[in-house]
Amino acid sequence: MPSSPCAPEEVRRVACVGAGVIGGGWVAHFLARGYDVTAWDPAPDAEEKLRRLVAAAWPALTQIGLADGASPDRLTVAATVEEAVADAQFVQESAPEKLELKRSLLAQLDAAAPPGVVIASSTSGYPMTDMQTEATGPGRLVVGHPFNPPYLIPLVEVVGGEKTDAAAVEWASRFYKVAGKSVITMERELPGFIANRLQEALWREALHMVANGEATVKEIDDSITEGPGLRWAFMGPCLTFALAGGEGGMGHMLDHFGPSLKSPWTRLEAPELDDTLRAAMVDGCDEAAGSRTIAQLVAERDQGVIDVLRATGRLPRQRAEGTDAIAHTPSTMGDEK
Ligand SMILES: NC(=O)C1=CN([C@@H]2O[C@H](COP(=O)(O)OP(=O)(O)OC[C@H]3O[C@@H](n4cnc5c(N)ncnc54)[C@H](O)[C@@H]3O)[C@@H](O)[C@H]2O)C=CC1
Ligand SMILES: C[N+](C)(C)CC(=O)CC(=O)[O-]
Repeated sequence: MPSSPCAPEEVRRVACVGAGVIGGGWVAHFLARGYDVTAWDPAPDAEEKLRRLVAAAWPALTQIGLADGASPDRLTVAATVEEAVADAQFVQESAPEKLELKRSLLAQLDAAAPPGVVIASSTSGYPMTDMQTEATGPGRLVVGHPFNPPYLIPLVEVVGGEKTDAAAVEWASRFYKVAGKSVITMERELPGFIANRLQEALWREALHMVANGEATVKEIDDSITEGPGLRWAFMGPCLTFALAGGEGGMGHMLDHFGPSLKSPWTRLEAPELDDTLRAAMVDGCDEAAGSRTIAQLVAERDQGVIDVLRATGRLPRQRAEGTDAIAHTPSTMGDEK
């Protein structure tokens, strides 16, 4: 791959190819961040739908803060894919999730985009190795997997394929950060990346339960929005479960509940909980906790749940700040277990 024509901080013009739910969301995000955006989508009504999506997103984007000069007027809709990427400094592809389509479109984008410009695919799960097979310049092709809607959900998972240059992965990761995203740069390819692999496990179980009449759609949704989902908005599943071990943290949690992994709770195969996996989980949680004690993490989690309940209208908002803040002390923490 020729070196990138500009640094991530210098990018002013972005091309979005495919302008449906995700491509349109990306357009709104980049516009709100003050970029000039050129979009292309083959659907006859694509421009009208795209402008509607951007207009609908704009109040939320205004509320969270626009970059200087940001405007929906800085969107241009191109007549051809070649025109869309002709002077782009970054390209985001968001075409339908069909492998053959991705392969030929990425090859087309590689042929048309200026040399060295990084091209990212929004794919939900295809490894780039499988998508870059037809491109003559596969070194600049990366995955940049967003979450819906990309203009509000911060995460982008970035990963290259076997033929992707490490420099392209690094450039894309830096660019997304400059563009206001929260980035996980993956060192190796994994179908579904990290978040969708987790989401799919949950999803597969949900579908098993519905298919077998074991739970309704509402029960499944309520089980998350009234339960673990409240915690996941601010604390991931590993650290959350470390707190299930009380003062013993993840170590005690694994010793106590490890055998449940072998219970027939899921229809997925459980991993072997050997010493290596146990150590990796304990160490990972210790690292994530940093200098925070279990008691401090409990207080943080509890306050976070209150904030989410308030933000989602399930707690009154009128109380003065601080009147119901929960301040766990090490002694109250000790009483819990
Ligand atoms: N919908 C979601 O929640 C998420 C989707 N993604 C990924 O984003 C990509 C797009 O998905 P959606 O926006 O949901 O699909 P969508 O169906 O809403 O939009 C796809 C768009 O691509 C256009 N299109 C069709 N053929 C094309 C071509 N040859 N070149 C360019 N555009 C073409 C369609 O006209 C349509 O507007 C997929 O790779 C998907 O896996 C990623 C994260 C979340
Ligand atoms: C449903 N989906 C697999 C396309 C979802 C994603 O890829 C990410 C998201 O927005 O949850």
